Amino acid sequence: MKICCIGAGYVGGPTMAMIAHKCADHTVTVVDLNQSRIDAWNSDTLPIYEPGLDAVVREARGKNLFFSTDVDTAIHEAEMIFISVNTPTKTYGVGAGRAADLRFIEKCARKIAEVSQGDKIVVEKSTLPVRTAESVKRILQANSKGRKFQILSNPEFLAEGTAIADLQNPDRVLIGGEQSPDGLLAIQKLVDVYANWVPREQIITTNLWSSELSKLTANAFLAQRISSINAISALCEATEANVDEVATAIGTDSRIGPKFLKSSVGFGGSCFQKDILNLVYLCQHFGLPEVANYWEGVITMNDYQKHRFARRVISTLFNTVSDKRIAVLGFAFKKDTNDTRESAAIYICEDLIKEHANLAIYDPKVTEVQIRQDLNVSVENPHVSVCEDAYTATEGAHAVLILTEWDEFKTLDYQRIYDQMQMPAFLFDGRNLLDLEALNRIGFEASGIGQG
Ligand SMILES: NC(=O)C1=CN([C@@H]2O[C@H](COP(=O)(O)OP(=O)(O)OC[C@H]3O[C@@H](n4cnc5c(N)ncnc54)[C@H](O)[C@@H]3O)[C@@H](O)[C@H]2O)C=CC1
Ligand SMILES: O=C(O)[C@H]1O[C@H](OP(=O)(O)OP(=O)(O)OC[C@H]2O[C@@H](n3ccc(=O)[nH]c3=O)[C@H](O)[C@@H]2O)[C@H](O)[C@@H](O)[C@@H]1O
Repeated sequence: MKICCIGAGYVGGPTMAMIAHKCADHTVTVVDLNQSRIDAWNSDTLPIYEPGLDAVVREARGKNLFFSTDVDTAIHEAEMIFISVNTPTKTYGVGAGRAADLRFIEKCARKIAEVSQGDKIVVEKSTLPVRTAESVKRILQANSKGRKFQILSNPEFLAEGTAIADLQNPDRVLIGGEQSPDGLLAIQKLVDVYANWVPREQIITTNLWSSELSKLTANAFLAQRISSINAISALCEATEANVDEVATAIGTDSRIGPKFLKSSVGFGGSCFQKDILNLVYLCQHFGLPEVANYWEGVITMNDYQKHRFARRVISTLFNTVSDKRIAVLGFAFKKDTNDTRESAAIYICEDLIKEHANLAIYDPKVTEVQIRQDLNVSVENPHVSVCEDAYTATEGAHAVLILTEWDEFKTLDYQRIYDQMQMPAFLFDGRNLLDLEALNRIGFEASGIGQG
């Protein structure tokens, strides 16, 4: 079968690479309007950093995996078309700041309707508001000219930094479709693709709306756990309880489980916030204000956690960070990715820049261009420098902030760092990554999240 995927981003690229890698019989073409992104997918320097991705792409590219900007040809030739374009939060008009902006999805639907000559199975891979498939279907049917279109929902559950492992061995694959004979046939075709490597019992099939809503719900539940433990971290700081100990204690209850209980500077990433805002908007739209308010609390708590961290840095540094050098270690929203979308580091840096701090930022994978773009500062801005390594960033610093849990930060020579800092040397571990007692023995005034 010929498969096309529209959107060569963090989801489209790795997901299609895995399908090509696992299904030698299928030819997969990933298309995007962004020429430089496609060029990067065709080069030795892929546009995204993801452990294990290079090998999977290298193995399949040129054989049954292709990256192209020729959207029309790929759609025309494919029997199955995945839509994996971005669905950001709307920034204008009705629903601004909450609703999902579906203009890219609609453009894809119209393009498919325009270019297709035969029947197609259209698969929603992007995360979408529940009942979006209805709109996609109406656009396609209104322009069908006798062709038949089946719409499936196949949300993606991979997490960045572990995308290849998640794709290789997913907890489940979810496929929603119309419960008609044609719909069930289309579902079966997609089941057959995944069944090349995913055990059949882990491929869940549902109706379209359950599938669309399950994706928003999964992200809301995951984010809710982080906000819940972050809420408790504030109480721990007030009471000398230790949030990591509390997390371990509650996580051993098999009904709660240990995952996603790591207190932090707040969750980031391109999806949690946008998907919960979307859920909130949907609840308001359907006249469910109590449900909307309930989920909005997850975002409110996350905002509180990010700003609370910055406020604590400022108050600890004698209520002023003006003209003080602050080393920021980590800028990505989590380790093992170069993605900075909605990273807590952006908000914390912005809060400190407003207080006229001089930030020296280092991240192992995020480029200087990206950091400057996120903070909206040019190379001339005296308040932001981007450093080559952690030792340069911490030279002469009044404080060190750990904002991403990169493994390399665990093994830095903290004695060396301490020796080159201003005294008192403060360290704020926003990821509870380091051994605070060992740091305090060196002489640091070190503190973590939710630790008395
Ligand atoms: N990033 C993640 O870890 C996950 C994201 N998702 C969802 O997957 C979807 C895609 O997310 P990402 O891959 O992160 O986005 P992305 O922004 O990295 O990639 C989207 C790509 O689509 C392209 N595009 C937009 N409109 C197009 C059009 N009309 N024709 C051709 N190309 C077009 C853009 O140029 C861009 O390269 C979103 O709905 C997101 O919520 C779901 C699970 C995980
Ligand atoms: O829809 C999506 O985009 C994806 O969103 C998340 O994946 P991702 O955002 O890539 O990464 P996560 O591992 O979920 O981390 C999100 C944020 O939460 C933070 N986090 C995570 C776990 C935790 O215990 N504590 C915590 O603060 C991370 O540092 C990061 O900032 C989900 O985990 C994926 O299942 C989903 O497919």
